[in-house]
Amino acid sequence: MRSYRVKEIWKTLQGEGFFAGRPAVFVRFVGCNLWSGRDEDRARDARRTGADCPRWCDTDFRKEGSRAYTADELVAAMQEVGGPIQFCVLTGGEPLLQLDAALMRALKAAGYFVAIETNGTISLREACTDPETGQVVAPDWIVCSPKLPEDRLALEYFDELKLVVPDYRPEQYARFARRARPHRVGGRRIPLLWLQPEDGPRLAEAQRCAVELALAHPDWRVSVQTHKILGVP
Ligand SMILES: C[S@@+](CC[C@H](N)C(=O)[O-])C[C@H]1O[C@@H](n2cnc3c(N)ncnc32)[C@H](O)[C@@H]1O
Ligand SMILES: Nc1nc2[nH]cc(C(=O)O)c2c(=O)[nH]1
Ligand code: SF4
Ligand SMILES: [Mg+2]
Repeated sequence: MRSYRVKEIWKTLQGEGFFAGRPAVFVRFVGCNLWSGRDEDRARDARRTGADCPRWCDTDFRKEGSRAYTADELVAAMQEVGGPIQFCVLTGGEPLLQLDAALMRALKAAGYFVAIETNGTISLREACTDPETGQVVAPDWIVCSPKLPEDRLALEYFDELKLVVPDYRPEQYARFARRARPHRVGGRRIPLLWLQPEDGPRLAEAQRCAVELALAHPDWRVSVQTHKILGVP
């Protein structure tokens, strides 16, 4: 039976974007297609892949300390950790390297609203098509934080677009941004486009950049990593 390699399952608040502040069960999948996860490979993998994020990625998604779960075991572990919370966020690493229709079905059967954080390099249709029925069993909510130029992205659509500044900028993703699913408030379409300051030694500069860019591109908003302010994981 297929298993999924998971670094961590934890209960916290979604820290970023539209659902910031909402209690969630997070699942961090092992592995990423843009960085090995080792500090000594950061510069090499940035050159190799053409992505900037290996230089500043804030996450440990390496195999060490991880566990393999079947779909049913993973759902059971999430229920144990999250109790009544029915909002889950699948992240990584790059979760679309592992997510498939079988796991999506198990999560939906357990009643979860499934959100995913992805770098946009992998096709959702390819990852989540059920080989038996041909049906795509997709997450409910897709947050894309692209790390490669838009002509190298395979993600068919998303709900939120989150650019980490200063390396990634609205001008670079003007065409890709049209893949956003429409969301309306008070009858008006609200773009869910975010500028998230790069955490690390350049944070103050990145914050100034995010504010400046938002003021110059009023469809874009600033996403603060609120979990880091609140001191939750
Ligand atoms: C660790 S990534 C995992 C999901 C997926 N690989 C991706 O890049 O979207 C989760 C989120 O953290 C953001 N992120 C990673 N390192 C960051 C940093 N140093 N400062 C701000 N955001 C960061 C990513 O852009 C992404 O939105
Ligand atoms: N609280 C909290 N919210 C988050 N939103 C996206 C995260 C991620 O690493 O994907 C994240 C995270 O690591 N923690
Ligand atoms: S930000 Fe996402 S894509 Fe980039 S190295 Fe980290 S996990 Fe991988
Ligand atoms: Mg994080």
